[in-house]
Amino acid sequence: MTPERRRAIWAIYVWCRRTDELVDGPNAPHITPTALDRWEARLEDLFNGRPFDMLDAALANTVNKFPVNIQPFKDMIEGMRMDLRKSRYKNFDELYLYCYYVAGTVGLMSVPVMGIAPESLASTESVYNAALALGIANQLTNILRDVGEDAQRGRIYLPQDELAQEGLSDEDIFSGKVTDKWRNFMKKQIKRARMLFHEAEKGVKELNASSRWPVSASLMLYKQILDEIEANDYNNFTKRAYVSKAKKLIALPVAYVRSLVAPSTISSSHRN
Ligand SMILES: CC(C)=CCC/C(C)=C/CC/C(C)=C/CC/C(C)=C/COP(=O)(O)OP(=O)(O)O
Repeated sequence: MTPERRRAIWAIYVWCRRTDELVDGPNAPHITPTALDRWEARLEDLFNGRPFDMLDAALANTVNKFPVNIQPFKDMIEGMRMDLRKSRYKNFDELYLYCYYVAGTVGLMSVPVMGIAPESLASTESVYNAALALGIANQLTNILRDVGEDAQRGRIYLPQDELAQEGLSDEDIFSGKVTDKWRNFMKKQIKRARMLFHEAEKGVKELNASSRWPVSASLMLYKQILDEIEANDYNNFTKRAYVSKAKKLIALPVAYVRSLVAPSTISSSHRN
């Protein structure tokens, strides 16, 4: 990315990381809804040009330079509130909403910084939809990778109705045995995550040329975690699926070549 865009993405990353740390970090046991309200007031202040500290100032600078909207930031804080009060998700609709709050929002925050290619004919809405799909796909992958870890904290970020359809219960997750029922369940979850990655892929070529490589690379790397879960024979209870350094290195030039694909324009569609 251009240095200016890189710094802006960094500022967004830092704000998201700090938001996540409120509920996941060392101070998490002391975090109350009131603390999140204060964090939201700080967010509004920085959007109004009154940052509280240096890191807020970095984001204040970003929102001055790029047409970033405050809504996805507020929605991410809402996701943290949801995480405080909820540890089960009835169905995929409920899980989707959670994934939008904590990850889909990141896609929406990033598009105004990454930029849409001036020659792109895609609608703005379709590019935002692809960005949203990437955030959701990443979060679902993260959830599927961390089932065992989350269960240790008493949390199950999986659709309860889909677990029941496979004849699985919370107890099965806590006992952590890889059975055929579990493999079947996981296959369906992986398929859904892959569909969302596919949705996202369609949007990458519509981004500004300099933003395509990093997005394409991170998409490929995160998607490969799903392959690793399969390679672990769906044992995401005691094995952490990860992409090896060698595979990561191979993904970079592949993503680079993919990032050279230009958006479909009137002239290119006439070429055929
Ligand atoms: C595709 C188009 C058009 C644009 C790109 C839009 C972007 C950048 C989308 C990416 C969104 C993104 C990076 C979401 C974050 C999701 C996620 C799972 C973060 C991981 O959070 P943690 O749970 O803290 O992860 P670790 O546990 O690995 O630290």
